[in-house]
Amino acid sequence: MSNNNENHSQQNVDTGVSALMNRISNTFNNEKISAIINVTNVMADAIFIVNAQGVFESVNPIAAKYFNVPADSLIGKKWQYFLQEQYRDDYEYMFNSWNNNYQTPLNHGPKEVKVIKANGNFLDVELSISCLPTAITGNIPLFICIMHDISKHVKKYKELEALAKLDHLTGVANRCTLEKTMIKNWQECLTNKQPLSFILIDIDFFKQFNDSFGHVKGDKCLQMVARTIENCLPSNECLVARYGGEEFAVVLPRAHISNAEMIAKRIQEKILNINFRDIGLPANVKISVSQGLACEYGVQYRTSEALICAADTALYRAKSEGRNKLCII
Ligand SMILES: Nc1nc2c(ncn2[C@@H]2O[C@H](COP(=O)(O)OP(=O)(O)OP(=O)(O)O)[C@@H](O)[C@H]2O)c(=O)[nH]1
Repeated sequence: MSNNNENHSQQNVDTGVSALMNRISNTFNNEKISAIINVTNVMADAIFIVNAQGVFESVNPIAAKYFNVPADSLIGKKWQYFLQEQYRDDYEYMFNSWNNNYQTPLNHGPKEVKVIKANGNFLDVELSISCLPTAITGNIPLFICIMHDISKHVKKYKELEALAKLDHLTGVANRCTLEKTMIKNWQECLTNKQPLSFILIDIDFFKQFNDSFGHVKGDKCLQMVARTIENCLPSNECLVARYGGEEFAVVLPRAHISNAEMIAKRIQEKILNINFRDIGLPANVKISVSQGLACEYGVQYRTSEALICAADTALYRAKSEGRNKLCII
């Protein structure tokens, strides 16, 4: 890419007149192609034309803006090199196949790809490629490529995708993410014959907390509990999720029961030590949690649901045995 970029200068980006410069009209002197190019040069879409080798023959001003270089500096270069590496080979292959067999249709897209701008940044675009009719090109194989900037949509999509995975109040994973994570880890645990531990955590007497201090403080308490659990997890592959109202779940891939027990005890202790003065409550306000822990290692449970059920049974026992307790099944 550096070779392609060496003449690129952001300051020199030409969005107008030089875009009219193009090899096709000069080289082929074809009126029909010139007419097409003249049209593309005034269009609001990003359009460029490449030959059978994928070499830029014409670049309209909007396309030049997308690449962030003057249009004429692109002419004669291979357009594939202005794509993120992962897409480059696909298009190289596509053009090679077409060159080896002209019968192979080369109409393609629209497809999401990433274009490399002169400053090294990527631009998300939707790209379509169409073979110009030979009646127009006079048997010269030429391809018209149209790009749409979809970077705003991609950014928004990523934001929404991230939000859809999280619990809105606490910012930890939501139930849907938990289920997906469990399915994935369950498979890995069976395939690799590794342990998988699962903890269910329920805040004790949380109704009393809400009744005493109100739901707004209750919400803040849930957020603090979520952060506390999160901070007790040993690695990024572990997951904390909001399981229900005042219940949280922890997935511990590759954690044996003794390891998971240590983590659960740490969670217990850290939650007992949460300081609610930060949310304007008296220093003596304390909460505790009850926990149920189950671990799959070997073939104890037939499904991930069975593992969750076992942790739930252990949690029920912790509650019935007086709360502020960890039960292991
Ligand atoms: N503030 C707040 N409270 C919630 C939320 N979700 C559930 N709750 C409350 O959590 C409380 C759960 O009450 P219970 O199921 O009786 O449980 P508990 O009082 O913790 O009692 P034990 O679990 O038996 O120790 C209820 O008061 C719910 O209103 C929430 O998002 N915010």
